[in-house]
Amino acid sequence: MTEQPPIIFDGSPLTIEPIAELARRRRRAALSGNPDFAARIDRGAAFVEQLLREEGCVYGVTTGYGDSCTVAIPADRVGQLPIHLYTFHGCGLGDHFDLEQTRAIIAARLASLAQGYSGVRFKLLQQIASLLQHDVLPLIPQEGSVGASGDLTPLSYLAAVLAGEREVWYREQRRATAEVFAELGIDSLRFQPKEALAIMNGTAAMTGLACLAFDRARYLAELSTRITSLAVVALQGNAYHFDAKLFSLKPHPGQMQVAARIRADLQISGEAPRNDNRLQDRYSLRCAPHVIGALADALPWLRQLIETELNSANDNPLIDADGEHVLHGGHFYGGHIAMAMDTLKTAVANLADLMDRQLAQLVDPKFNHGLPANLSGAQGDQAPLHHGLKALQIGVSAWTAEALKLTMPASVFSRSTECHNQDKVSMGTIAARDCIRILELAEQVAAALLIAGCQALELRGDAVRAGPALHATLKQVREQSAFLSGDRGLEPDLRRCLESIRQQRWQLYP
Ligand SMILES: N[C@@H](Cc1ccc(O)cc1)C(=O)O
Repeated sequence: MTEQPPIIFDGSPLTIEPIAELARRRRRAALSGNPDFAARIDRGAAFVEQLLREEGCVYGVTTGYGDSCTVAIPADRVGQLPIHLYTFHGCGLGDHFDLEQTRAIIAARLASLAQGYSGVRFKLLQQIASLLQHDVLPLIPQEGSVGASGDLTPLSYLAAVLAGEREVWYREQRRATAEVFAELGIDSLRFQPKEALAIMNGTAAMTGLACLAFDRARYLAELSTRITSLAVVALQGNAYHFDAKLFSLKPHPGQMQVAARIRADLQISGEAPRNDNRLQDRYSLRCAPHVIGALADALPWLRQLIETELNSANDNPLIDADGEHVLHGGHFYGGHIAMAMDTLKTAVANLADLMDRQLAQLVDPKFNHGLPANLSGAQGDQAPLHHGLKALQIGVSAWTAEALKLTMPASVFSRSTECHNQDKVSMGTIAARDCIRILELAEQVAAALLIAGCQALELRGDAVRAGPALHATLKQVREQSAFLSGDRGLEPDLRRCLESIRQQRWQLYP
């Protein structure tokens, strides 16, 4: 881990990037030690206690949950209620969130509780922070949240682990939480009445995923811009499709930025010719700034949705200790994240489709302006045996189709559940999971296009004239994947490129 300052959780606004850095273990998490902050958090828990003493009845503390809120819990059993909450929600299924995703989810919950409106003790925040600090990560099954009563079931796994139960990943091993806590000298928490609900009744699973998805999509937009530049050179495309004046006449800022980046890659600085006699290229080249730009222009809006959610008290009921109010509402509803993820996944799938069309031009001698079929680099009398990138294109077609298929909006599949208490739900967690999957597939497509684009550039013999940016990309790809002079299985090359993409190893644009 590099020594950057830790990310401080103190209730002040966090942005997406630190959450992504924390998830990748590039930065550490630290809970503010400021006594005023700790006192402010503790006041919430104290107010819940006071209410219990003075009024005897608080929703979710002395009552059943959700539709069961009319069931009163006898005073001597109130202490057991939080244990029941995470226990009966222990019914998640599917694959577990990966380590990166789990860190982002925990960080998102900590950010929300640090707002100070959840009626929990500072001690609870310390316990969550210590999971991040020791990298003790709950095994959280991905399926079972409708994303509106909060991510109740996924977050029950966080609650259970804080209480010393269920299982964690620790140092790449799956182990019983109690055993790892004993080894690290961490005491299991005994929850106070509102605490399990406060951990579970929010949008942290989808919000953590949304932070990661945003970060990956932003990088993919840059990568597909660079790939477009490679394709333009390799296909001898018309560089003036990206002319500055042209783009000033339809001035979507993100789209203009994509065109400017392609111009810089292609080293186009002069004016367009008076009346270009070049043909107009197919749309997957000519309209690339319009496709990538639609995503780029959505990013500021998506950022606002995700960061507002991240820095919010997404819980219920909210405990306003200073104003002495218990505020009942529906802030566990992940409608904004659902909208953001349903939107982002469509934009990302469009990038996959764009790159798939660019590849279709590159490999096909009918369109590729004289390059060999399937970009085969084989020469001599063995050449007829070699099939170049034929299977890679088939793979890209499959990955793209799968990405496009997943773009069906999740939020419109709202359905009434929990005895009709939750009769409208966000499905934001499903949207976020689909978005992550679409990103995985689109990154695979991008890895293939990097290999194909570099192959085409070298076959064209233009590698040296390609300009410094494209040359740098060529060099970086060549560290992962050598020129294909004869058939070989490209899986290892693809996996290496993918890893570089996932790690955002290449700095693409200033
Ligand atoms: N999200 C519900 C609480 C709830 C908790 C657990 C459940 O199983 C159901 C509902 C609310 O705050 O109103």
